[in-house]
Amino acid sequence: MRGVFITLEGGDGSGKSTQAEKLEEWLTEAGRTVVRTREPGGTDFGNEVREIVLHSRGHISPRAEALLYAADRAQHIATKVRPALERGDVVVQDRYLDSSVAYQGAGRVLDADEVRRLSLWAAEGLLPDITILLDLDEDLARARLDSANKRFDRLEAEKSDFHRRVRQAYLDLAEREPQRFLVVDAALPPDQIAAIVRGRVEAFVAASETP
Ligand SMILES: Nc1ncnc2c1ncn2[C@@H]1O[C@H](COP(=O)(O)OP(=O)(O)O)[C@@H](O)[C@H]1O
Ligand SMILES: Cc1cn([C@H]2C[C@H](O)[C@@H](COP(=O)(O)OP(=O)(O)O)O2)c(=O)[nH]c1=O
Repeated sequence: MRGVFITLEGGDGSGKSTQAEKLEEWLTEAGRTVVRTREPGGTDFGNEVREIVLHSRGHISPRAEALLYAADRAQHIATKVRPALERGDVVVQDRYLDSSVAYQGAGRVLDADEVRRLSLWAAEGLLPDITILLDLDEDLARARLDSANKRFDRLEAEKSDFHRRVRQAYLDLAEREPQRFLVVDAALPPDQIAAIVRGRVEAFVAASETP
């Protein structure tokens, strides 16, 4: 049996962690084995890369940044995600290759197709079954991050123009792959979003069980 690979995407503060937690809880209650994980991070090596890419004091060039995320991804997919899917688990993952296309492609203005190819190479071509895009107006996202009161990382500290490009890139990706993406209005209350996400996951599982 092959598992199910679900990724959550969206801007910083759009509610990905909140929804990943709810989804894990619901799937576990439904009897599935869930591996909840994230990028960057998710492995010991990945957490070391995370520290550099999010908190390094010096300048990191856009291509170096893209390669750091790709290195984290390669290790994560090879050692954690692929084995989990081969066991038949459900992987619920906070961010994946669409983050690189949106942040390094549109945000840092690298060639989006090249960034996607780099990510796919790193991940040996693995694409998610379902990608939930939590779409949120930038001012609302900023207000949430401000009220959470934590220190901004290198990407969060970018100007609003950067975050506007990231948001638009995500919406473009979703339009290009409507089968894989579900776009949800992230301004809705958390439980309402969770119900919409569950509906999509249930439909996928039902369809994949049909002989
Ligand atoms: N649907 C929602 N409506 C209002 N606030 C939310 C919602 N989802 C999450 N939050 C709050 O917004 C902040 C960021 O949420 P989080 O899940 O950490 O987002 P992300 O993982 O995308 O950065 C947290 O303080 C969280 O409690
Ligand atoms: C996975 C990934 C993340 N990122 C960025 C987006 C986030 O600002 C940052 C850290 O992600 P994350 O820990 O998910 O931050 P948040 O919970 O605030 O959304 O890394 C990229 O730029 N490219 C990538 O490929």
